[in-house]
Amino acid sequence: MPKFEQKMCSREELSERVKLLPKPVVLTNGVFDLLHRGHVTYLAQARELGASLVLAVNTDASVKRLGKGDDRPINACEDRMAVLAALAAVDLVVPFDDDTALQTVEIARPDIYVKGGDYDMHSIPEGKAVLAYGGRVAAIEFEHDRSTTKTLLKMRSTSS
Ligand SMILES: Nc1ncnc2c1ncn2[C@@H]1O[C@H](COP(=O)(O)OP(=O)(O)OP(=O)(O)O)[C@@H](O)[C@H]1O
Ligand SMILES: O=P(O)(O)O[C@@H]1O[C@H]([C@H](O)CO)[C@@H](O)[C@H](O)[C@@H]1O
Repeated sequence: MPKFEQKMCSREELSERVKLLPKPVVLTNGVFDLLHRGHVTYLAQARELGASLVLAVNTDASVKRLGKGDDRPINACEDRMAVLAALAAVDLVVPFDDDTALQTVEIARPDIYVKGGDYDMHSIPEGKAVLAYGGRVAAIEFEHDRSTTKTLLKMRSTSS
């Protein structure tokens, strides 16, 4: 097993694994289906807000419920997690099967909770929970106009 795969953990291991990370711990979550420059810039910036970065990744079933499309995710959860674990910015990757990352946040209790600038940190459940226990939230502005959906549209228009 390559060393980076040691950064992948189960939900059951999460609380103990987070305790081993340098603080302040930053946590973010998402689908990260076809990894692009926007994602990696965002993850590097999230990591710089603290001393370690935990990444919670939607399971395939929870991606289906988000309604991104019948064929999504393109990449299975284990594969998305492994690609993300290989990034230097990422310290720990955990899957979550819920509609939001609220329960994951409650288990990990990060010092800082981060999402992209497309979210209102004060209205999403994860943001509200972290603020309620005295943690911090941050939204990172998009630096590159990229998305998995746009990449798929481009691939489909060139193949038809
Ligand atoms: N271009 C970008 N710049 C900065 N952050 C981004 C960018 N795209 C996505 N993010 C952030 O990365 C996280 C994961 O995003 P997600 O996987 O939904 O990206 P996406 O490529 O826009 O996906 P999709 O097109 O499937 O909706 C989210 O927190 C989101 O805010
Ligand atoms: O990759 P996405 O679509 O940005 O990730 C979603 O983020 C949602 C957000 O945290 C608001 O609750 C979350 O609920 C959803 O499960 C995806 O992780």
